[in-house]
Amino acid sequence: MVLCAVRQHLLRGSRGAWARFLQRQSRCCVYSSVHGFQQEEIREKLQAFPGGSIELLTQESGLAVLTINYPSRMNAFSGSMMVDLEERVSQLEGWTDGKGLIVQGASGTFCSGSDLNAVRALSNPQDGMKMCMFMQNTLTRLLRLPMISVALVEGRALGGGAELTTACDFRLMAPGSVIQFVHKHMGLVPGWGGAARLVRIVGSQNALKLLGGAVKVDPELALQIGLAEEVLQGEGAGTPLQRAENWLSVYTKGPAPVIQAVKKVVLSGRELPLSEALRTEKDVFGTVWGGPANMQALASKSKHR
Ligand SMILES: CCC(=O)SCCNC(=O)CCNC(=O)[C@H](O)C(C)(C)COP(=O)(O)OP(=O)(O)OC[C@H]1O[C@@H](n2cnc3c(N)ncnc32)[C@H](O)[C@@H]1OP(=O)(O)O
Repeated sequence: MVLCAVRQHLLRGSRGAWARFLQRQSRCCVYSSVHGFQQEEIREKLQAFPGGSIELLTQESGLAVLTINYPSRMNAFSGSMMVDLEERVSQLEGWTDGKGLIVQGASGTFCSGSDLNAVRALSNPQDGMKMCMFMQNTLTRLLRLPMISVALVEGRALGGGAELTTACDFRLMAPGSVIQFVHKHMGLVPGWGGAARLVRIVGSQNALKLLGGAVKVDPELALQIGLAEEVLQGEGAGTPLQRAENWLSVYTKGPAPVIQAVKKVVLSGRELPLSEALRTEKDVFGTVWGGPANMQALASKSKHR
C-alpha cells in the first residue's frame, strides 16, 4: 500500500525520481545484517590480504572495461581485490551514461580464482562463509548493473574466475581459452553464486557435468552448451579486447536510457516471478515512453524496413 503510494507519487513526479527508485531496487544485496553479514567486518579481514588491483576504465562511448590485474598470480583474487571489485561495482552503479561493460583479465589470461594464500589463511568455515557472502553480494550487483556485460575470456578462467564469468550477461572466448570449475579438485563447490548462475545459463544437466567432472570447457564445447556466445576469431581483426568491443557495440548502440531499460526488463524477466516481472516491465516502460529517444523516433517517422 505504502509502496503503491510512493510509486504513484514518483510517477506523477519527475522521471528522474522513478529512475533513481528503480536503481536503488537493483542495488539490493543478497545478504545484509539480517543474515548476520557485517560488510565492514569482512572488508577489514579481506584488506589484510593485499596484492593486485581491479582497474576500471570508462569511455565516453558508454563502454567500460574492468580489468582483473594480478599477473604474477595469474590474476587470482587477493582479499584487497575483492574489496576493490566491490568499489568498482559501486562506481558503475552510479555511472548514468553506462551502456556496456567488458570484464577481462590482464596479460592474456582471465582469472585463476581466489588467491590460494588468502584461502589458506581464511580456511575456517566462518571466515569462508563471510567471504562467500561478500563475493555473492558483489557479483549479484555486477550482474544486475543496468548495462550489458561481457566476460572476455582469454587464457584460463578457473574456480572463482569461472564463477565471475557467469556474473556477466555474455561470455566471449578467445581461441585456446578455457573455463573450468575446478572446485571439486579443491574439495569445494562454487560459493560465489557460480553454481546457481551456471544452472540458469546451461541448464542443470550441463551444470552437473561441468561441476561434477571439473570439465575443461574449451570454446567449442562452450558454444555447444550455450556457455559462450562467440569465439573471437581472426588474427587481423584487432586485439581480443577490440573484437569484444565491436561485438558488444551492436547491442549498446543507441541512447543510454534505452539500453539501460533493455537490460532492466530482461533482468527482471530473468530474476522475478512472472507477475512481478510484468509489473517491473511496465514501470521501466514508463521511464522511456515519451522520453527524448521515443519523441525523436516519432518525429522522424522512422521505418524499420
Ligand atoms: C573460489 C574457489 C577458488 O577459486 S579456489 C582457487 C582455484 N584456482 C586454482 O586452484 C588455481 C591454481 N593454479 C594453477 O592451477 C596454475 O597456477 C595455473 C593457473 C593453471 C597456471 O599454471 P602455469 O601457467 O604453469 O603458471 P604457474 O603455476 O607457475 O603460476 C604462476 C604463478 O601464479 C601463482 N598462482 C596461480 N594461481 C594462483 C592462485 N589461485 N592463487 C595464488 N597464486 C596463484 C602460482 O603459484 C605461481 O606463483 P609463483 O611463480 O610460484 O610464485
